Amino acid sequence: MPAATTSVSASDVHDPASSAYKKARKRYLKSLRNRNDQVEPDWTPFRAAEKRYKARFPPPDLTNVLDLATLDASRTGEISRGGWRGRGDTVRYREIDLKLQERTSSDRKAYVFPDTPGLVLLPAFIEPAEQRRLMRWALCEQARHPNETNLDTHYILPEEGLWNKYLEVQRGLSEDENVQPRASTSGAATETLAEPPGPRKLVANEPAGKVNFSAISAEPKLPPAPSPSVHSLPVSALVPKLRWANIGWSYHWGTKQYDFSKGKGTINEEVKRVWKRAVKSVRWEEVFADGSSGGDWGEEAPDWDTWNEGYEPDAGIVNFYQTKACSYSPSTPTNMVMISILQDTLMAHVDRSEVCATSPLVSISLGCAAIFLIGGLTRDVEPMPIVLRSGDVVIMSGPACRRAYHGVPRILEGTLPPHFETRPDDEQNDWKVHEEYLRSTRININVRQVFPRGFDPPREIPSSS
Ligand SMILES: O=C(O)CCC(=O)C(=O)O
Ligand SMILES: [Fe+2]
Repeated sequence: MPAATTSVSASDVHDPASSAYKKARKRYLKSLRNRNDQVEPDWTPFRAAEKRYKARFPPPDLTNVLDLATLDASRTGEISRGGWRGRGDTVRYREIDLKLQERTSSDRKAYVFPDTPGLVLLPAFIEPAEQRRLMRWALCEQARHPNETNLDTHYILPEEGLWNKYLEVQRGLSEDENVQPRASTSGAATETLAEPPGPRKLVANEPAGKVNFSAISAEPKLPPAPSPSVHSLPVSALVPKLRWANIGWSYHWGTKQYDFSKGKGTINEEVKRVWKRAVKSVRWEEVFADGSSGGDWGEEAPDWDTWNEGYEPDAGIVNFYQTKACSYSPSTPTNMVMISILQDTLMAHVDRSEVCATSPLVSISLGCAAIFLIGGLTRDVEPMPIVLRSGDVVIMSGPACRRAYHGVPRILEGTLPPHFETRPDDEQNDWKVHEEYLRSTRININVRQVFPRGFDPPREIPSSS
């Protein structure tokens, strides 16, 4: 098994005698000079947890973080990467057997949490070969035209997709050409409705539902304006700026609602199969066994007994998180922002744009590990911190869990599992380029079902333009 090339320096940050530790300490002491301690008493428990796990120095202590991989001897190699290790016994949970017939390794389990009803964890549910396929699919097929990405608003991306173009550059088949901005840099500033490059920003939106569906659909959804301050950049410099790619129904970031007038993008069949397999493998009668789902299921009775057959994913997002700033050289103001020591995170939010507020949202982690926080209906509920590793599946279902605040405050550096490393049979297939990218990346594929079973959206969905 080849040795990891970056995990050494990442794990050094835990060793007080190492230069990585000393450097981080120096940076930390410098940052204290500008610290405003006054804000601390105002932090909600969710905010305080985000701050705790974001800290660069000292590196956050994971002894209170649930890490179910520590219970699985076959994942020892993965856990040793980067020196990040949580514990298997930090919270109350119940283990339930998977229903799936086709699984060969019968030791895989589902975990449910009495304090967060509807949350289901399926550690290592996705086999390594499938993780590799999904990772390729996310970059080569999903993050390209006609699917929208965060970069489309501001740049005229290569028709074949940014990642496919990058592979050509790496193979020496194409120049590392500049990608042109959409807006003219000399033009007058226009109002920017789109997210600027950088971490995703999430605003509170009105929860969607059957009652307000027509009103929300009719709300104007203006196309975002390209930023006039964006400059042309080579393909290789844009790749680390990729933050998300849309799946299925088109999500409108300005209103934080779906724009149904754009029609539904197709969802890859393999992705659908994997997501349905995850939902079908859960014994839902055991998840909601004691009748306490922690909330109101709305007009209908609880419908978890239909999920095994009726779950039909139709929308979602691929999130790309970078653990480190990119290192390209042009020093325009936009690039300066990117060269900060900050890494990508996802702040506390609730996904409430789906008309169906209870059906499973299935989320798969690939690449580097992360700390995932899940709390309750407000930020005042102390969140549960969980290490999510590559191949882990999180299902958020039922009224309490689907409306729970959650977020990703930290990607754990140096945690790329051994099965993503280039093997001799990968020589011909560009895997090395994928491996290099993944060393500092976490990919999350997050898929939902927008409409509840039996809900017939009007055939003519009002046009938003
Ligand atoms: O990256 C993750 O694990 C969570 C992503 C998420 O919550 C979202 O996309 O809404
Ligand atoms: Fe979310």
